[in-house]
Amino acid sequence: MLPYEALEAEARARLPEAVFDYYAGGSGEESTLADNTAAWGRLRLRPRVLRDVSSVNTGTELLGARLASPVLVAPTAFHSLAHPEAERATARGTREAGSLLVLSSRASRRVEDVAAEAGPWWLQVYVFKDRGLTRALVRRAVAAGARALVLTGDTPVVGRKRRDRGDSALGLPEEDFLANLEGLTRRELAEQAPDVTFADIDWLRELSGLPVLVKGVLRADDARACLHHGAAGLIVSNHGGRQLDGAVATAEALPEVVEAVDGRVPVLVDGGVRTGRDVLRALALGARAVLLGRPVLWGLATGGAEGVRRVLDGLREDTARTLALAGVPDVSSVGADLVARTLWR
Ligand SMILES: Cc1cc2nc3c(=O)[nH]c(=O)nc-3n(C[C@H](O)[C@H](O)[C@H](O)COP(=O)(O)O)c2cc1C
Ligand SMILES: CCCCCCC(=O)C(=O)O
Repeated sequence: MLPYEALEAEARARLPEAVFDYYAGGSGEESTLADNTAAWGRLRLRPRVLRDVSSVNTGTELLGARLASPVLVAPTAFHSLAHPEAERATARGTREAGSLLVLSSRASRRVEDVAAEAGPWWLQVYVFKDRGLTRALVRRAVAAGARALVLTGDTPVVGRKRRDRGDSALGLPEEDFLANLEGLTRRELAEQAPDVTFADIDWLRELSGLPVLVKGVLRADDARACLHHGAAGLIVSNHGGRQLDGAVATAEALPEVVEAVDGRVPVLVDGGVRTGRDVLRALALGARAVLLGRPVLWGLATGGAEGVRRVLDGLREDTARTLALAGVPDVSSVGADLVARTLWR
């Protein structure tokens, strides 16, 4: 993978300005967006020495899926803005890299068409004001082979982005906006439900028969409530700094959630993860895996499926080298000793 900054610069040169800003931007003053990356960088590492790392294994298992590395693709909306093959290309590149795709409810291609290109994939669920839209989408995803649902809990309303130029500047065709919202003809009817609650975890479990993870958890009390409602996993996330600006960086929220969960379900994290060092830091703080948002969009914009594969392969290789440098032969041997707690807590 190109260094992240170079990849982002290449994507910026290729994309219309309004699209780049939609993807890259955050809400409010973009303080959480900036802090997500900075917070990983503040964590100092404590490498082990004189360990045999002649063979380093980044492979892992997550809710029954075998993965080439603990790096997944985060759900992001509207991939047709980045590439004409849209989520189909993302799915193919992700499969070729041995990773797992979390497909957005706001995808710009139909779930059935994306599933045809995908390896293991989960559906990210937005609960819409019209719950019938969500119900229909979940049923189609189950039929198309989704292995889990990811309920996003941080978007009862959509955060205001300072770089937003309005819908029309993006040039997103109506059929791409509504690709998975059966029967809808107008985008205004596809509003987020502001009354989404923990009870929706139960609803989605019963509706789908699938494991339901919750994305957007930043606090111990919320983590415990999700588990009480049968969540099969949690994703520590602040939506890449796009929802409540000023929200805590995910690297800072992760230890609190990991402690509350106490090993009962896997805890994942996203937001500002850009390097193998960040992956190691996340695992050392107790995450089972990380998710990548914007880097995958830049890969898609610069090289379609191949670009997505390059980003994921590049991060896997960087993770392998980082593990070797830290004296760790495989992902399951990562422990809390690898980060300097004195600087952290
Ligand atoms: C352009 C864009 C669109 C997104 N769309 C969704 C979405 O549809 N559903 C969702 O749960 N999260 C969405 N997210 C948040 C990502 O899933 C993820 O939490 C975030 O991008 C991770 O941070 P990173 O981009 O710094 O890696 C979106 C993020 C971006 C940048
Ligand atoms: C009607 C706008 C939907 C925004 C949802 C996509 C998203 O989560 C994000 O852009 O962030």
